[in-house]
Amino acid sequence: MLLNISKTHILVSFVFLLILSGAIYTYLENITIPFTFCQPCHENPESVVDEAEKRVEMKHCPLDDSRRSGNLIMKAGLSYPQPSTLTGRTDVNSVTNWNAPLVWEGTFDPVVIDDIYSRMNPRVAVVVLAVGKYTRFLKGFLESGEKYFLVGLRVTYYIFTDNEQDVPNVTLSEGRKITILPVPSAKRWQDVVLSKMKWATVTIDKQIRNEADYLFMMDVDSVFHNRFGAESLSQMSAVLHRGFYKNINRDGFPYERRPESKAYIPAGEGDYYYTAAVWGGYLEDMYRLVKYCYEQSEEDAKNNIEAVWQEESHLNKYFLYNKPAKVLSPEYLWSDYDAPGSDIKLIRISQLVKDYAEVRPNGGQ
Ligand SMILES: CC(=O)N[C@H]1[C@@H](OP(=O)(O)OP(=O)(O)OC[C@H]2O[C@@H](n3ccc(=O)[nH]c3=O)[C@H](O)[C@@H]2O)O[C@H](CO)[C@H](O)[C@@H]1O
Ligand SMILES: [Mn+2]
Repeated sequence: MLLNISKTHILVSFVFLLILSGAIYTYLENITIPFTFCQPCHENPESVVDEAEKRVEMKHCPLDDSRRSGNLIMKAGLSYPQPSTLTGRTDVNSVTNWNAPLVWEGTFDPVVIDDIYSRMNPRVAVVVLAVGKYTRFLKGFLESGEKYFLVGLRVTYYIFTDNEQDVPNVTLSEGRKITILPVPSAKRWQDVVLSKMKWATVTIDKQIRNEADYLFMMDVDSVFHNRFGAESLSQMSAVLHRGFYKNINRDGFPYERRPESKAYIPAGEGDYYYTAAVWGGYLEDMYRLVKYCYEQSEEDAKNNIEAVWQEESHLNKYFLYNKPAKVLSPEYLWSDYDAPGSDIKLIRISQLVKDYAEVRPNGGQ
């Protein structure tokens, strides 16, 4: 009898434990780990340009679950207007021909976006250079960034400068910080813009990889004027250059047209012209891309050629054959030099008017 009771007990306990571990597993999978990023893939981080195929061969880390769209988890009971399948922006195109979102004001609901991304709680790195006289732009960039850039998320501004003394003391919100990294001064502005790719590559390897999930590259001569939120995040997000986003034939884009340069794009090819002043994505994807731009420009230098728009030319070649996952409208990088048309409902960042001859070490446009 005693033996029988014990056997029943053991059976009941076993079934109970089985159910309990199943429940814990489901709970952990759905609730506790909604978003973790793939760890750095050290096995084969090299990117190789396959000239015949015109694409960059990527040795990807296996995607983990967190990178799938199934992880766009929203809390129950959130209140927001019902989205329509029939109405939306009709004056602009909000999807590319490779089916990526093209983001404009009115194509997303910030309430939904913010709920999804605040629970992911990603760490975002911003790499910005302030070399020579460009430190003067830091105050406006950082202060306005604190008002509008990924508010509520964790952000670290990595400021590369040759003059640490001139980095202003700006009060940052909780979870946000500044890391200053010394770089040498330069004699040519072209060298500064190209060096962005080198410093970003080196510093991701040394430090940022352990500190961020996403990375943005940004120009410092910029001021945020409106929300630049989590709708901008994706595996790879590129911004349309304000000067070439409408009524321009692709052959009129300022791509590099000399076959001798690694950034060469032949006539008859091209989707859009993207700016190099704002772009971002998953840290490891950005790492491969900044490294690609760095290596391509080094190759060019060996062959005594510099791409017409430096890193922007290499970036445009890359994005032509390796399509970005999200394209951001010129709202995400406008310029005080230009008046926006009616399609630009708001400006999120604008580049400042500056006296090029005065601010750059070697003057000139
Ligand atoms: C809106 C746009 O498309 N901008 C591009 C255009 O920029 P811009 O004419 O706006 O170039 P820029 O003078 O702002 O230089 C780009 C960035 O490099 C840094 N910097 C530059 C010079 C210097 O002496 N010190 C310094 O710190 C700084 O972060 C600056 O914001 O052309 C550049 C060179 O090809 C880059 O492609 C820019 O991304
Ligand atoms: Mn600029």
